[in-house]
Amino acid sequence: MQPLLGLLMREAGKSASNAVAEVREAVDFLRYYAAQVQSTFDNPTHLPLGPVACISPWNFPLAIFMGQVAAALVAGNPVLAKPAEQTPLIAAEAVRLLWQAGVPREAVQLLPGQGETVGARLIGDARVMGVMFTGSTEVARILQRTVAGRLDTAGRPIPLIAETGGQNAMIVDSSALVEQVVGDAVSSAFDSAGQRCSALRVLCVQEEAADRVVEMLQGAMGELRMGNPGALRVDVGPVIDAEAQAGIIRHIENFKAKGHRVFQHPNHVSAAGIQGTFVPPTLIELNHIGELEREVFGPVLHLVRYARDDLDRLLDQINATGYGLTQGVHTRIDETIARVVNRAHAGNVYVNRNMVGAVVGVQPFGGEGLSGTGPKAGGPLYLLRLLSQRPGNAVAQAFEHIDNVSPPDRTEQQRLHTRLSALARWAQTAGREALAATCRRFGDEAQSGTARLLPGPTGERNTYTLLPRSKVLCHASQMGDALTQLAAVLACGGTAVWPAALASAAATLPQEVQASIELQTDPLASADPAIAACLYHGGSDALRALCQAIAQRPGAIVSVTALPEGSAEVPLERLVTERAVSINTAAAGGNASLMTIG
Ligand SMILES: NC(=O)c1ccc[n+]([C@@H]2O[C@H](COP(=O)([O-])OP(=O)(O)OC[C@H]3O[C@@H](n4cnc5c(N)ncnc54)[C@H](O)[C@@H]3O)[C@@H](O)[C@H]2O)c1
Ligand SMILES: N[C@@H](CCC=O)C(=O)O
Repeated sequence: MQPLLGLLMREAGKSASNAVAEVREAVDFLRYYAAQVQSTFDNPTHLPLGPVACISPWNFPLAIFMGQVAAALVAGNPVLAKPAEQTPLIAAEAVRLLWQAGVPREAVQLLPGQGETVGARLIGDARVMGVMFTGSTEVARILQRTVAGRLDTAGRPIPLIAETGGQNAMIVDSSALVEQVVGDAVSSAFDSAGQRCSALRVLCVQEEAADRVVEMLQGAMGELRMGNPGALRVDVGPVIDAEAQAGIIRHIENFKAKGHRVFQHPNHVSAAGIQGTFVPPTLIELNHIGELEREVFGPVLHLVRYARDDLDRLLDQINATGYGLTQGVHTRIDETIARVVNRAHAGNVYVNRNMVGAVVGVQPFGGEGLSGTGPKAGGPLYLLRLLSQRPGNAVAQAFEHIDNVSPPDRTEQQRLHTRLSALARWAQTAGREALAATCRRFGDEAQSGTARLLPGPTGERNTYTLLPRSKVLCHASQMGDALTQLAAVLACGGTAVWPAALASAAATLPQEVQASIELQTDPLASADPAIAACLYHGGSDALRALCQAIAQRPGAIVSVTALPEGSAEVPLERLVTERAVSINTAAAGGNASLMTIG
């Protein structure tokens, strides 16, 4: 333990408590993935992808590095691991520990070096059959373009799991307890010197409460101790390097120059001259969230005031950033919690608590839109993406241990399935027996619309919900395949985007099914941000061209799921998005649910 802590603190600038938490998270990943494989995988039915490249960032140089490598390995893949150039030593120690534990040297190899050279060469190698990436949204796009069109031996696109940045907001209404808001905002924004993808970037406070929140926040910021993280008393260490420091300071100076109110506590301003790449914790007031053009990866919190009647508009503005990683809400009004949670386009939502420190298996972690492709790290679906073949019941198996403890809530799923039932009835009447059977099977297999309680500590309620990816681009040259794709989309509750050439075929379907089809003249040219998945039936040449065209679209990374003509083996989990909601049930002065015990 001590050598790992020492490396994390010396190489990555982690505080002692962050270093301990990081070792714990790495161990959690190892145990979680190993347990899943031991209980649900079988060598003859669960086949690996082949060589997998794991590219990780410096900000969780042990936990994320180990999480990626462990997942790829337990799924049976040899791993080529490229750590961030800033943190090769801790990665080397992690690999040494894996070898020491008996992992064959050939199965996990370390390739330290620069992203633009070693990383790019690795991703460009045609032998790599899967890519796991955690890092910036910009680099993820480069990787997507590099691998677009590379197919595995079965002619399917190789998987790219990309977990990227965020523009994370916390909404605070006037009913929230200010003391609690401030504690949670400070830890969310400034822990790890703000160098977490999950970190709070924009605190949105109802105007009636804003002055009081700002006053208390400024006081709390002054209590943070900035300095060498080798000292146990230190809360905020340096940022990773001089380049990062210069970029963050430039951002702060730009906003100062534009006349925005910028606060840094005098204690920190005087300490900023100490040797090292420090940036004082900073609060910048904005007029509007749209003033932020990109993620600022450091200890900078932005604050927006909003009018009570403008909450919906604010939620739209947050969603319009295109990112969807974490979102927080502080309120004592249940209707507001429901309104914010239901409209959030974020992978991890936190209620009346801080919004960092997701725990493996409790708050499976990962975003949507510009924040990542999924599946969530430390969640039940992650390992399945690292297989080239798995049995039809693999998704159900992945949920078995959770469902054995408490069955899922399927209320929303029943509502989602009404259109699938309409298609099944139409297929039966039209004599399309195979399609009707496929609809029934998809209806049984689909998990979209289910909600599950995950284990967690008393005082916290953690739910994991599967929701439809809203629009699915559908490509098929045969009508039978187009209808199979439609059944898959309806089973998950989404909308199928069909080329306008299929307008007359769509018109023969029942009205309620037609309501889930959107006809577009040139869907590939569309920049529609709601397009979040793609289904393809057909041969390799057209598939390569499709993947390359999709990789040129602006916005989020869209994965293509390809099947041979006539196949109805659609992996339905690719058409859903995962949402983890963590609620501090003790926030309003106690855990009321405990009163129901006994
Ligand atoms: N969503 C998540 O789970 C998550 C977790 C941690 C960090 N992040 C994000 O990571 C970013 C910070 O990390 P970073 O600065 O290390 O990110 P980065 O994108 O600069 O680098 C990440 C990795 O990619 C490599 N790389 C860079 N260019 C490459 C190229 N052309 N080809 C192949 N590899 C290349 C780097 O060497 C590094 O190993 C932030 O945006 C943060 O939000 C996301
Ligand atoms: N999983 C971490 C963030 C990882 C990205 O930096 C958290 O939840 O705080």
